[in-house]
Amino acid sequence: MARIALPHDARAGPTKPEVRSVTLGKLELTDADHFVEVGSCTGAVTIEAARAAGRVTAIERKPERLETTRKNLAANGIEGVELIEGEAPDALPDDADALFLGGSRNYAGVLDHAAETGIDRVVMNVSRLEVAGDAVRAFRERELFEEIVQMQVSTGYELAGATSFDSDNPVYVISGGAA
Ligand SMILES: C[S@@+](CC[C@H](N)C(=O)[O-])C[C@H]1O[C@@H](n2cnc3c(N)ncnc32)[C@H](O)[C@@H]1O
Repeated sequence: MARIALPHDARAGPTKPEVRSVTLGKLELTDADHFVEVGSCTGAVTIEAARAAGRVTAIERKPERLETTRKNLAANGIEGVELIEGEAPDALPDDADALFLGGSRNYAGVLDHAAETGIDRVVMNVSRLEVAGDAVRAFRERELFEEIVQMQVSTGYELAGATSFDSDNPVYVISGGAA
């Protein structure tokens, strides 16, 4: 997947490139899909998803972060993404094929909506251990659970003529669907 530019920053995100790769892999987007992201923030996931999905909706509760999504989409030459300033589950469309929860606020209500609308694929990224456990339970209770992957990414850097590593915090990628 081609690299993306994120010239505009936000106080949260971006989802790291390696985590985006796994997340997008689990979402299996095609041009027949309507993809919805909850918590688009920098737009990093939205931008990559928009290269694969036929239709994309990005929801962000913080107006300044939605503006960052908009600017970063423009910086990557991406048009046609529907941007919604609002808080899921209230702002969620009913016709999504694939849903990504980058933000965990109200996630139980978001998963209720996903189950009620028969979502085909749903992925949620979580960094906090306790939230990950609760989220897996919430996926299972709604018969949405398929798997959880824990990712620990370390990136090499040059140190005294050799290679050492900087480690990111672990991320839990929970995925499944109503099908
Ligand atoms: C960790 S950031 C997401 C990072 C994003 N995927 C990226 O790559 O930049 C979480 C974002 O989700 C938003 N958020 C959390 N819960 C939300 C909800 N229920 N509805 C809309 N936005 C939400 C937060 O405001 C925040 O900007």
